[in-house]
Amino acid sequence: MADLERITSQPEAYERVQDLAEKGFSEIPSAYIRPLEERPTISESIALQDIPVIDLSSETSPDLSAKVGLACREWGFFQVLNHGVPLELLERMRHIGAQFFAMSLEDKLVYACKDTGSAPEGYGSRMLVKEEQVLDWRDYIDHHTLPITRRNPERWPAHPPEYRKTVEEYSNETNKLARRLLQLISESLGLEPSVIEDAIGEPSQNITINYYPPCPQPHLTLGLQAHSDMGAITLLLQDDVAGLQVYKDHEWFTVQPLPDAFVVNLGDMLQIVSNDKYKSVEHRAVVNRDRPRMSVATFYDPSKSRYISPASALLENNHPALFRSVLFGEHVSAWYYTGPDGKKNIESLVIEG
Ligand SMILES: O=C(O)CCC(=O)C(=O)O
Ligand SMILES: [Fe+2]
Repeated sequence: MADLERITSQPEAYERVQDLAEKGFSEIPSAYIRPLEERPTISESIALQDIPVIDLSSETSPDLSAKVGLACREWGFFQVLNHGVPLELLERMRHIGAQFFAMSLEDKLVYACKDTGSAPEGYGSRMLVKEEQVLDWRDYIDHHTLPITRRNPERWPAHPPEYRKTVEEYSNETNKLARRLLQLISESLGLEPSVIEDAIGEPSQNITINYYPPCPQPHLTLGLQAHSDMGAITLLLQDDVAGLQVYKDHEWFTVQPLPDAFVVNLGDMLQIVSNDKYKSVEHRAVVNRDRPRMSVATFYDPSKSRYISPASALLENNHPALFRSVLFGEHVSAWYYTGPDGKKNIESLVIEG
């Protein structure tokens, strides 16, 4: 008990949630307790409505882009099957993630995030940089994977032996899939297939393996606080434990894990490029008492030095630009250093009129 009091008053002494969870306390430290209005309702019931599932092998291009367009407009989230990323590579990626988090804390800390800036590479737990924050019930390991000049496999775990090769292969394959999806999304807006990719420029890709340990009080905390992703498009690989929730019509919907699928969601930069035709949707992760959960998020973003604005082909006299142009790096810093203030970060970029 004395130990728990020490944790409660000094949460920063415990840097990783997995280590804390493995100590087996029945109550979580106050630093992880969300304000009442942010606490999740944990229920076993399956949401009646689920996000769309799109089979990428089954349709010809115009039909497929129409389906993608509908999913983007209605949900901003969808799952894709037969996406072209080899299923055995998905398995290998899950395997290296599980092997990494099964190592001792000491062995994992060899790969700890070294810098304190936004989205540092390595093994960490805190998302925001600012001191005052409710902590997430999550640890992660982040990898900078594209462009190749940002890729330093020697900074990634050396165990298991196939770790680095697997991340490289996964980076290349998910990049192909992200590009294909951006082309379909572009077409669904009535644009040439390359318009969104051209607006984003050379992509900056990060791959984050998220690990959510079991939690004795899942109704008091969140694995990952509500947020929209900041870049263009995110591909999420889940395991078989549910936890991802999407906000729609003032309700949180749980995304049912589908084996072999990617969950696709649009980020803030896509909302800007599409001139608000498509939204970046808020989502969060809940945790549970019994089973750890792992997910792999692959972010396809502009480089931090890229300015993003609404695609000119979408602007006409009666469709003026709804967002001002933003330097992607500034958009990212605004979130990591100040955090959510009750509204989406992107709202500060809306042109009043
Ligand atoms: O783990 C999940 O289900 C969500 C992860 C996520 O939203 C993120 O990493 O941005
Ligand atoms: Fe996210």
